[in-house]
Amino acid sequence: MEQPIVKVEHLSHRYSVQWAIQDINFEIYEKGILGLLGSNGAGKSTTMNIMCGVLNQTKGEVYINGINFREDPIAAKMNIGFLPQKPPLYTDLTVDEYLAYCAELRSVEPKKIKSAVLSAMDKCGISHFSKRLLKNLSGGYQQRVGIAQAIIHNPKFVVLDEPTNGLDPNQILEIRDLIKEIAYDRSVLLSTHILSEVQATCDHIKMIEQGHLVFSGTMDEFNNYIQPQSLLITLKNPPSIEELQQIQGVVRVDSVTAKNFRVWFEPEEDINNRIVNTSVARGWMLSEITVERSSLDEIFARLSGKSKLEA
Ligand SMILES: Nc1ncnc2c1ncn2[C@@H]1O[C@H](COP(=O)(O)OP(=O)(O)OP(=O)(O)O)[C@@H](O)[C@H]1O
Repeated sequence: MEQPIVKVEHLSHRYSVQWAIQDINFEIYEKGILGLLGSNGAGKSTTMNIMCGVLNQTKGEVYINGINFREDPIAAKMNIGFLPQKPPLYTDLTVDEYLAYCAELRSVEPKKIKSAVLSAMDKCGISHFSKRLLKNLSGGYQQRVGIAQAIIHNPKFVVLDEPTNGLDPNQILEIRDLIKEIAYDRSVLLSTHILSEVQATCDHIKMIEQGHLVFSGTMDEFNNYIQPQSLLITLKNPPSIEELQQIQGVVRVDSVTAKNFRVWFEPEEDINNRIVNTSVARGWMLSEITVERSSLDEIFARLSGKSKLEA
């Protein structure tokens, strides 16, 4: 079987007496963007810091591209790029000086540094600012430089900690596009509090709450975590509420306006077809039917609650 890019086994960490994360297990095989979600203090930064070799775990193992971090941290780090929440920028350097310095720190061969810098600047759309001092760049461009330093050594796995924090709406869109581009040929782990960001960028989601992994799956699986239980329907020629309530599987019907109704149904029922067929048979003239899905906030809250129940 194919080797995972990242493998985390029974990962636990304790700061003095308190466990920050406990028995976290997952593997990442896919290229693309994986969102790491969790409330404040859930354990995201602890997990990311351990995965990037910034923090030494109390228990468990992290393998990057098959390399055990404890056994060979230098080789493991060659496969990782990291953009911490606060980009580590030396603002008195120009863009190309800074990136050349980062390439050196990342053990890029001296003769390949120039081409690595040119390629990272090109990917991140900052070539035209190569001679500009970092302190004279806007927040969005500084963030691009932060991303450029994370990919300067062409790692297989890139970790970005809240990369759009503090940016204006246009800059946020630009950085999201850039993240999608760099995730085309590598795995990117993105930590964020912003649920709309996850929805706009991520293919997979992991959620940590109170130090435990409470969800791991695709964006679609996350969206469908709470089974829909209501529909909104519009009937041009509506019957009485009692008649609607008699449809098999319907639990309750609320009138929203004279022609709009919210229909609550038993989970697992094929209610859509039943409503459409009954409407046609009885001449109710159904003009709209929409399943009401839970918002990301509701799903997030449900998963946070789950961790509290399990704690
Ligand atoms: N250096 C530290 N010493 C003691 N406790 C810490 C330390 N760093 C984090 N913690 C605690 O560990 C737990 C997990 O913190 P962590 O920073 O990993 O969470 P997080 O999900 O990244 O939160 P945020 O989104 O607020 O950054 C929290 O209870 C936090 O208070």
